[in-house]
Amino acid sequence: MRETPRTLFQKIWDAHTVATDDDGSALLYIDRHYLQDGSPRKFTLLADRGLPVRRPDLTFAVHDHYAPTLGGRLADVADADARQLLTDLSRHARENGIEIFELGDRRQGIIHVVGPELGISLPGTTIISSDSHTPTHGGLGAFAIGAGAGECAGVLATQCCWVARPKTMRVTVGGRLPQGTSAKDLALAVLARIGAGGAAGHAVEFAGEAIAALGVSGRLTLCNMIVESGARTGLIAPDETIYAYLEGRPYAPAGDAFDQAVARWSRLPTDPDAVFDRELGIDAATLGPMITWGTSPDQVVPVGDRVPDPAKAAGADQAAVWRAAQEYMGLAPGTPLEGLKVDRVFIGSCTNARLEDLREAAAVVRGRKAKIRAWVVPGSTAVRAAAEAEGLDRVFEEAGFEWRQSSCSMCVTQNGDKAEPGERCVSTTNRNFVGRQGAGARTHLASPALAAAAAVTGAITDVRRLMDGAI
Ligand SMILES: CC(C)[C@H](C(=O)O)[C@@H](O)C(=O)O
Ligand code: SF4
Repeated sequence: MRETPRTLFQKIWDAHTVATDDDGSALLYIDRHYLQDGSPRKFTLLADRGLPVRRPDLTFAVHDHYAPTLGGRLADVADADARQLLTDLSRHARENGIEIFELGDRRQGIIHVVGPELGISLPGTTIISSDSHTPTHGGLGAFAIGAGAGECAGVLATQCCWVARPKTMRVTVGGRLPQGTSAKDLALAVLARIGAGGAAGHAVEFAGEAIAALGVSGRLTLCNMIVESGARTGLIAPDETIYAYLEGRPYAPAGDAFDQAVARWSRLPTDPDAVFDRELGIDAATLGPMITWGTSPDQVVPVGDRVPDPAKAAGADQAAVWRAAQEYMGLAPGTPLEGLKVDRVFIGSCTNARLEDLREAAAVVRGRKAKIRAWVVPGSTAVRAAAEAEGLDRVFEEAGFEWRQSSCSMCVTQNGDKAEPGERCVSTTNRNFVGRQGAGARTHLASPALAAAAAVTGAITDVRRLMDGAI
């Protein structure tokens, strides 16, 4: 009998199902559990019940949200509460035999950058963390989900988690991304298409020629941003690009075990006749650099467009949402985005602060000067070191950028890094919510190249003009 064709998601789901419920949810075995620095409650919940951590060897902790971008050591954390959170996480990790990548460790960084770069996140695995951007790791072909602190406490105790079965959606991206257009622009274009709640409850697989052509970094960016559509997760079938990336990484299987893993991983891609609940097609060749104008990541347009008119919104509710967003952003309908003056630029976060992102930005910055305050915050200490090894720090610093230590930093401001009220910031992060980068701060999400273009021109600029020498 021929087996029923299955999607990548379904194969991982089936292989990890310990028990099922009538509503289709499953108790999944969890292969990797990541602990970020913001929720010590999990350990309290465990201690209250007198339970040990079941698989400390599958659990990894980091200092990321509260990491300082100057100095980069625990002693450099100015806020006493933040210092306490970091200290507590390190203590809990040590007491429970969990590996921690803490401040001062060369493996420290944002967990969604560190997991892939150390080869801890692997194709075909289930990954959980109490952080909403955990789906990032799906770029390697994992089923990676964010969960609540309570659920994660359960994972600490049992290494399993009940998960409601997501619906499936495939986004097939044909063609090639044009010059000056990156995975971030594609992600924003997908959000423009499906909307902020548009993929709620779905496991979204990206497929097609443009996806196969993406490097690992771009795939992680895409799966990171799909969270903003409400998706349960994003994932991309592993291929030679992923195998080559993982080979030799510290925690990846080595030698024969690596070859055996590749043999297993190569059976993961979605079968040709597998059926998805929803399908969306996009032609990459029609895309260009994108920029958000509002306070939700799906309020986004091509950089050459104007702030939309609420009179043209789809109904009164959307019009009201647009008006509120435009008021917060200090933008009138019809204003061209290009040319809009910007106060600062932030290049960082688990969306866009890997080495490839910094290279993309540096290529635009090289030989130019920043006209406004601009920061580069590498996604991990290892990314920072690799960038320095190829001289990117000098490119940025000679242009007047601040070259800082790895942290979530101004993506969420939990470490105190923030923009001032009213400041307009072009940012390579994933959320432009009201107050996300500081009370009253106005965030425009964009690619690293476009953020770099904004820094050297002081305004929102179509980066392609800098690339073809028009500016
Ligand atoms: C602080 C943390 C829990 C939060 C998340 O869940 O994603 C943060 O990482 C974010 O990006 O908003
Ligand atoms: S960089 Fe931003 S999005 Fe990523 S984990 Fe940190 S706060 Fe969340």
